[in-house]
Amino acid sequence: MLRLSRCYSLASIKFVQNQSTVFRPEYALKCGLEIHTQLKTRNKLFSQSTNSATPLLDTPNSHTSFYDIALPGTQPELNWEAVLFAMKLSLALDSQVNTISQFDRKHYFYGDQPQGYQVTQHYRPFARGGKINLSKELDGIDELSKDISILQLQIEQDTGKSHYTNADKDVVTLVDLNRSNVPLIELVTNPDFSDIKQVRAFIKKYQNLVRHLHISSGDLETGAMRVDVNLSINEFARVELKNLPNTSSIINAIKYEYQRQVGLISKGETSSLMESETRGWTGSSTVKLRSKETTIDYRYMPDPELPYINLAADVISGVKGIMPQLPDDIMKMLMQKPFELSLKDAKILTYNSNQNDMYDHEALRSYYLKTFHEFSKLVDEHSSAKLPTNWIIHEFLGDLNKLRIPLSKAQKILPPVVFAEFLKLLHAETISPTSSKLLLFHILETFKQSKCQDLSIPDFPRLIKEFELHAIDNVDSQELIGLCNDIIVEHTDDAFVRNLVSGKKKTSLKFLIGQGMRRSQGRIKPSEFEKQFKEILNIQW
Ligand SMILES: Nc1ncnc2c1ncn2[C@@H]1O[C@H](COP(=O)(O)OP(=O)(O)OP(=O)(O)O)[C@@H](O)[C@H]1O
Ligand SMILES: [Mg+2]
Ligand SMILES: [Mg+2]
Repeated sequence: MLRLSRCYSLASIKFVQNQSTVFRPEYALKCGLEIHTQLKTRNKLFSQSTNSATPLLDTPNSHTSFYDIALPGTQPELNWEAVLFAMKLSLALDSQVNTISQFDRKHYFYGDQPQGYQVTQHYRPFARGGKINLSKELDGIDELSKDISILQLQIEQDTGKSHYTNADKDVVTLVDLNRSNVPLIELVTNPDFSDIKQVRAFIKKYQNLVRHLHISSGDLETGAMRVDVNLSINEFARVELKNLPNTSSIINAIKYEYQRQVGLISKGETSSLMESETRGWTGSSTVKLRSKETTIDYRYMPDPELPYINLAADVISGVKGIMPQLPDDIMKMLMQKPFELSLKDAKILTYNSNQNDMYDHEALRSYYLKTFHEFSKLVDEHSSAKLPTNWIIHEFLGDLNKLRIPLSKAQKILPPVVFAEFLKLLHAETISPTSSKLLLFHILETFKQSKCQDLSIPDFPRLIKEFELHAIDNVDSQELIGLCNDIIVEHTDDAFVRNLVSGKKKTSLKFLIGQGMRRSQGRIKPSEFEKQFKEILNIQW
């Protein structure tokens, strides 16, 4: 049984979490990232074991083969699906895929690494170069545009996981090898980041990219994506920060480490910043794990059991041919004519937040585009582009979330062509927006009550008649005057009317119109109410 002591003691330095960090130009921040991403291939990198989506939650050591536990005599066999995934990512990043790359052994001893080495690509990585572009418009960084360049991209295997338990006051290490030999890509950026906004935007963008390509869940919380930060100030040596489980840890660790180094530099105590060191994040501070003198000598050597990855040029061009449209291009398309979506709405259709299990962004985008197309066939003008956006992204999705109906099911009774019909009724003002909301919710609620089994397509004209939802075109003026008078009596006093009529509080008119909409259940248009209230109260503005 392995006995290991704790890696480091907790917070020796106090850190106030909310303390605001000032980034000063005389202390120029420089950051580079190393990101490990687990690939969601069906099998592991060099064995036939299942590559579980939740290796650390499953029964320990249930996804293991003889190779994964390093039984002597077992040999690796490369999983080409991992190579395909690496190629997709490289092409999306505009990296140069090396036609020949090679696996190396990185030696170190640890309980959850029974081979005694990790197979990685040290000397001849899978791809080099490439970039992710960040922009003010799409990513909210301060600069108009900034490229973060990629140094290299390598394929490697993940390690197992150690669990520490206390037995007889000693720390006992239990080893779970479910994660051992899960394929990883290590992406290494150049130290191009000069502020925190860029780091945050890059992580988000990269995470979305791997989800978009369907090569990884990209989740930081489960460890499917793990980020190490390298940071330096001015020309001092880099410090590598590890143990950063989520975005807030990454951001807080950078802030803390920046302040720590600025503190040392401003006091002239720079000896510790002359050589690179590795530090861990405790949740509130960074603490030293190892310095240059104690750097592990990994004794890298080419793996004699694994041949080169030798890619024919037509393989690379073939994969280029099956690449999907990339997120930035999709965003730009959605924000231009004819769709003209806001940044926020375009992101809803492009970024997979993984927080909403009622739809995935691709299915939603396809639904939106098809509905938009059908709707354009029914109405001529493009002035109505906002209708599909508002009604799909806001109303429809809101209802699906409220009623917990997956989009895939709702689509069966409201396919794009039917949703377009519904939008046409709104566009023609056959029903008011308020009535439409009620109608849409009613349709979905009834569907839910049938346990999503009744797949009949809604008959809009019949429903509108049944629930008397027809917008009233020729409002009975006596009825309207009566309604407005009632509202004035019930909801206003002298001061209210004085301030409204004088124009001191114009918003009060909106309040009265709102009451009118509520009383008429949205069947009388707001403009009719506005006209009538102005007439009764003699409002001149
Ligand atoms: N002066 C610097 N300031 C900040 N970051 C730097 C600086 N120089 C290099 N870096 C960053 O350090 C990282 C180096 O990563 P790389 O994987 O090449 O080596 P490593 O950290 O020594 O190896 P390992 O993979 O074993 O951790 C890169 O992200 C790079 O951008
Ligand atoms: Mg590295
Ligand atoms: Mg490193």
